[in-house]
Amino acid sequence: MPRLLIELSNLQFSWRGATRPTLDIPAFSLAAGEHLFLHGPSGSGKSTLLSLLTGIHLPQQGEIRILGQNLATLSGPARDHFRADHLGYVFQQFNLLSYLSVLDNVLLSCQFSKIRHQRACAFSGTAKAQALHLLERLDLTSFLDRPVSALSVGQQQRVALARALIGAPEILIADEPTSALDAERRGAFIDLLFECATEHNTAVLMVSHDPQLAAAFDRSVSLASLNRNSTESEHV
Ligand SMILES: Nc1ncnc2c1ncn2[C@@H]1O[C@H](COP(=O)(O)OP(=O)(O)OP(=O)(O)O)[C@@H](O)[C@H]1O
Repeated sequence: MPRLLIELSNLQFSWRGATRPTLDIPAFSLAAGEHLFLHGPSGSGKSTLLSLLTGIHLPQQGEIRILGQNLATLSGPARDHFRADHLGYVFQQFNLLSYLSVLDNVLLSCQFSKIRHQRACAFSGTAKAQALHLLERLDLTSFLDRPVSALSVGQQQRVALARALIGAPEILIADEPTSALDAERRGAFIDLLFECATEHNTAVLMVSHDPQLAAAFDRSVSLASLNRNSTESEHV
């Protein structure tokens, strides 16, 4: 049995003021090294689920264990540290610091986490060497010193991926990372994401409303099949 990196049981989460829980999920898991695609229509709760898995919000009921750690038993700052140490994430808006260079954006992950810094050094000698290695793999070598604000959307997406993977976090979480790309570039980005994640032994959980992306993944799950509270009212 492969090790489970994410274990979720009997989870219920409601946004304040909501008349019913957004999420009511009896069970969900992600295994080490797995590439899992989670899809569902707009408004079905994909980003909400990611905010729970990353410890940004806590569920009102149920348990989330990441690498065996029950997130609810950690303080807010401890959850922030845990996230920085073990999770790489690429969001729709990339969350890059526009005034920093490409290289400095990638190195930020190692500044926030001693563990990620140590792993990058073990892998490549220095954190900078691993950043350069990833940026080369992602074809960004000629942009190292540019502010990210001067890059195209596709280039910024690749910077966000390098930042998420440096220091080999156990889990990469990606929320619609290809939403701004056309179909051809989308496929190339996913291929690159898998190559780099496999090289760093990082499991991938990607959410999207685009089920066409599912074919490239080991497993594809619809949020509606997990969530007892799914309705027909959401829109694709
Ligand atoms: N901060 C918030 N406060 C209150 N309600 C929220 C908040 N964020 C999301 N919701 C509600 O929770 C539900 C699920 O939203 P969520 O963003 O998780 O869906 P999604 O599947 O990620 O959608 P999309 O594909 O459009 O990003 C929606 O009804 C939304 O209005």
